[in-house]
Amino acid sequence: MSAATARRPLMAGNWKMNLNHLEAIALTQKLAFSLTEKQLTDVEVVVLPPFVDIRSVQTLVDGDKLMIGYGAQDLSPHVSGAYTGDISGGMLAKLGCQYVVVGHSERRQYHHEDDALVAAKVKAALTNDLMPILCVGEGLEVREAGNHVAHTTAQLDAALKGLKPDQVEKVVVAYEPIWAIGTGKTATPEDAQEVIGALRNRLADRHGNVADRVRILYGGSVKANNVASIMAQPDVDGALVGGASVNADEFVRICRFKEH
Ligand SMILES: O=C[C@H](O)COP(=O)(O)O
Repeated sequence: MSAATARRPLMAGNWKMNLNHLEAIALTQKLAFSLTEKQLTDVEVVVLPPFVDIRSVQTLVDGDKLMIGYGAQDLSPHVSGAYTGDISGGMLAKLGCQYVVVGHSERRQYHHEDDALVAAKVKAALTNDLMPILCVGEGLEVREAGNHVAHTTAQLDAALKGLKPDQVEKVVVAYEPIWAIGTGKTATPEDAQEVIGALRNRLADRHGNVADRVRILYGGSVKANNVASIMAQPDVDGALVGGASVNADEFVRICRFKEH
């Protein structure tokens, strides 16, 4: 199932723990300078800097009316209080963030985030009018056992449990096979389509027609030289890009995938 033409492609750059606020300004300026108004209309381009860079990116985007969106890499499930080191959805919304990554495999692995916490973070994002970029994906063992579709659809179900269709519509799903993240091993376009198609079918089963409007991204070693074949798949609506997103020239080429 697919109605890809109705879904605006989204290229989101997850900078992870890279670039200070001065480097963030330089990269954002270069993206805005290199991409034309038409390119930024055809494809939504979003940067996801570390928390400490967001104010600088906001100032630049607002001041120069840049057509680049931005968001954060994580949020607290709580509203406020004694949670040292955490950042709330309300704080991110106040900084003009539109998006927030939730459930990235690096958070699940290094910070032991489980499905219940990921679901709470999805709700916290939606409560604050932030669009969650919900990450799901299997490790190598799960893939080799042939359980990748069951694993990722279960993660999807857990994260979206209890949401109404109008809330599900605001969620962006990112399928990121863990074995392809930062490894240079990319899933084949067919691998990506298999899982992303299954995720869309699951959305349809559980949440109805909204499934055709939810954007589902692929992430994992996306580069300028492989993005076009991944984007050619009917259910793939964009990419969540890590390493290649902190290189302005490379990310610009990724955003121009239609011209490849
Ligand atoms: O969030 C992005 C993903 O983890 C992909 O990272 P990568 O492009 O460096 O493989």
